[in-house]
Amino acid sequence: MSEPSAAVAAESLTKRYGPTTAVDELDLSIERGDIYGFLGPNGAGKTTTMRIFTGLIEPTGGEARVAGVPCTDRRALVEDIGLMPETPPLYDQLTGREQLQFAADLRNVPWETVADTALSLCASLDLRADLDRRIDGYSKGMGQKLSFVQAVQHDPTVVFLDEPTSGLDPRAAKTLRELITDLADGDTTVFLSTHILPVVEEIADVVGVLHGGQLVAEGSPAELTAAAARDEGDGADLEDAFLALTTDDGTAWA
Ligand SMILES: Nc1ncnc2c1ncn2[C@@H]1O[C@H](COP(=O)(O)OP(=O)(O)OP(=O)(O)O)[C@@H](O)[C@H]1O
Repeated sequence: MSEPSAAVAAESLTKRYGPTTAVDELDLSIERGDIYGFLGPNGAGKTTTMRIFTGLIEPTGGEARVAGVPCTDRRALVEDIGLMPETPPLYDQLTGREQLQFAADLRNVPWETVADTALSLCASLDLRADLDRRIDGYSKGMGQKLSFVQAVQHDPTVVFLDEPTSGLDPRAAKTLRELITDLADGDTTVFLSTHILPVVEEIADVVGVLHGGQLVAEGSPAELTAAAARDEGDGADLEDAFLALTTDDGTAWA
């Protein structure tokens, strides 16, 4: 791969489902400690890309690596990554605490080594008092919070977050944004896929816009906004940039 030091890297990454090309010769390189906002319209290929990076599916072509580890080697990858998918992967019959212990077990990490981090994150998210309740009694937002904690409690090199703030109340969403920023300050790379553009505008270091399985633009939120302002005039924001980049007339600023 061209940049071996990158935390997340893809080269000519391709995924086809029958006649549908979900990810199309994607090249990507994300530096360690960056928050990378991954944007794109419905069906652009974001989830497919994240599923390849986290070893859940194999690409049709090209290569993907996280922390230098080929993403097809899921066993080697598991300690380096955390994943918070859009639908929380939780077991209803467990308590919150048991779920977090189970997640640590899956990574062969002793619970004792992650418990302080996990409990402190739960306290920040106002979830600590609910940890001994069964998950089937949790609200949607409580499930989202627990899913976040289990994705990051083992201090992964890269964490993949799919719509992490959806379903959270404004206070919890603000706390989560702060926790994400703290993770990056601690040198964790954050791959953040969301349709909530103000979140990306606020916390992302770099934004990549995917359209039709291809990266059509990449830059800081300010750079993408400035590019939109050249077309739309002053007052343009990331939403204007997104709308201009994801029309089907082929506009691309990459
Ligand atoms: N298992 C699958 N089988 C067939 N086609 C699939 C499968 N998964 C995804 N696709 C197709 O691949 C393309 C990309 O889908 P993907 O879920 O990656 O998009 P997305 O950017 O995450 O969209 P959204 O914002 O709606 O979640 C779509 O055309 C979708 O229909």
